[in-house]
Amino acid sequence: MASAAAFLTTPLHHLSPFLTTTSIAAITISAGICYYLTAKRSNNNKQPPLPPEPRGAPVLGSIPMFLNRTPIHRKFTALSAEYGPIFKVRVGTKLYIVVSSPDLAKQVLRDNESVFSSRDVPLVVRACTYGGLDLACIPMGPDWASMRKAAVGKALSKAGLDGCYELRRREVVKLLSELEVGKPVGVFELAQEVIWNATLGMVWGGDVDYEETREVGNRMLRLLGKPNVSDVFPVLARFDLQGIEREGKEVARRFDRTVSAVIEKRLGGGGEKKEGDGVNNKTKDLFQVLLDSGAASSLASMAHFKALLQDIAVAGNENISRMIEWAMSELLNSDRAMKSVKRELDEMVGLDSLVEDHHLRDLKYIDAVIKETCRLHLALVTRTANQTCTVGGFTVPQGTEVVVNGWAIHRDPQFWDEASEFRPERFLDGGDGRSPAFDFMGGGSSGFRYIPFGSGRRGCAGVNLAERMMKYVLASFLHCFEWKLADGEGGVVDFADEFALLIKKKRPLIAVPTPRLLASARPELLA
Ligand code: HEM
Repeated sequence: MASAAAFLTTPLHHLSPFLTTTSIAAITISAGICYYLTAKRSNNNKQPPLPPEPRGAPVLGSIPMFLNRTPIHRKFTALSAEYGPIFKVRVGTKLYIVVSSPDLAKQVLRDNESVFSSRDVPLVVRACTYGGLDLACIPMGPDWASMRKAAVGKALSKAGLDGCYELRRREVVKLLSELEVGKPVGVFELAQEVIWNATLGMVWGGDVDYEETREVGNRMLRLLGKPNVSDVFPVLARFDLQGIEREGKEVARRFDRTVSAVIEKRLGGGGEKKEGDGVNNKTKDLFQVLLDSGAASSLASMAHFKALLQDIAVAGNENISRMIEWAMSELLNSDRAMKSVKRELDEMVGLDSLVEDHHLRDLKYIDAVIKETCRLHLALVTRTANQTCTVGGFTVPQGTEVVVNGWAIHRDPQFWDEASEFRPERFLDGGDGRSPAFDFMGGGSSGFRYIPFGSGRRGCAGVNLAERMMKYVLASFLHCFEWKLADGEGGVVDFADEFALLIKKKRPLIAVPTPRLLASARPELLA
């Protein structure tokens, strides 16, 4: 997911900007042929029927529904209210089946895990990830297994993440100390810079040019969120009409120069490790963990190693930063929840100290804030069927992209009390989230009504890191500073959202930080 994120969501959101009259005509023909062939095939084989389809123009089928700008997660949710928890939409030559209930999510992500074990890879993702070698693109098999083991079992294991705490702490404290108090700041931009530096610190110690890597990473993320007509009309792909693939290749080359330079330095320069490399007695960066544990040498090629490093460095950045912005928005909108957060920080950390890794396990309310934010603001998980199968009594033909609409499931009043309300308490003991058995991955007592990180063997490989980073950075923001909405925000948080790569706020949250810690705790921040 350099972008796992891009293909974990769906290229469907690419549609609306392209649907001109001419393209509608082209789609009409292919949709008509496609419909005829699929219907004929399913009749011949006496398979269960295909799922229902929203009524549209006679041959255009589902296409007109993409002509307005309603974000795709909301559109799908409205359609499931009308057509039921499983329905299909056709787009160009592609068939999408959308499921929106915990039971159907379980059928896709667990019961038929081997059928739904791959993903459709958009062209720009392929261009950015060594030809699609990263962990989220690569088909399940021995190469995927050794990458997954290196990531989850080594670099992102508890030991791996404990060992690089100092490296992320150093970056977070540095940026917070540089924050201009009393001035409005874009919370997403701030979070993104903090997450970039902390992640680059953890992965490569001090060995990369932060500015260059951040710029390349941000360009990559922007590209991944851009609609690409080539994905929707493969026949146009070789023209790369918008130049997205070309730009993807260019940023990929720049990223590769950075990774290659670190590899050359660590492996080519005699291999002597210095503190600047992110290695000392207590601290080891994740690059070095992968080398020293033998995980790097178990990978199929150097390109796989580079793609894995890219995964760890880039994959979670946008997701984590967006979640922090949403969490801050929810808290600025809820005095009650904000008071509970501050009370917990005062008791567990104290105003004379910075938040540290060892505090995190005691910050139960902030944990609940994060879980509740993920419930309300995460969206879609997509997988591709590698063979024809049955889900919910309907046929899912081979090659179909199945979209699990986590956004609808997370907000379904059948499964959640006051489903649209921000109520972190539901994730505390006794709440309807029934913590602590309730985990992030669909399991425990969740019964697939909570799947912000997907589920199963292809579930998020970075969940441990994501959880720690969201908690550490959010707690540090809230402990070090008091926050209020900037003037000009009208005194209320705007919760309008849109979908591009992820669910994002339509209007960025702009807030003003002022100091909160006692003077005795501030020297480190002020140093
Ligand atoms: C808030 C942060 C994050 C969210 C919400 C998130 C969400 C997801 C989701 C929904 C999936 C698809 C799961 C499925 O298909 O069942 C996924 C997969 C993945 N994520 Fe994350 N993720 C986050 C952070 C991260 C981080 C920090 C990393 C890397 C360190 C990461 C690496 C990956 C990878 C490599 C995959 C593909 C795994 C595979 O196919 O084997 N993610 N993530």
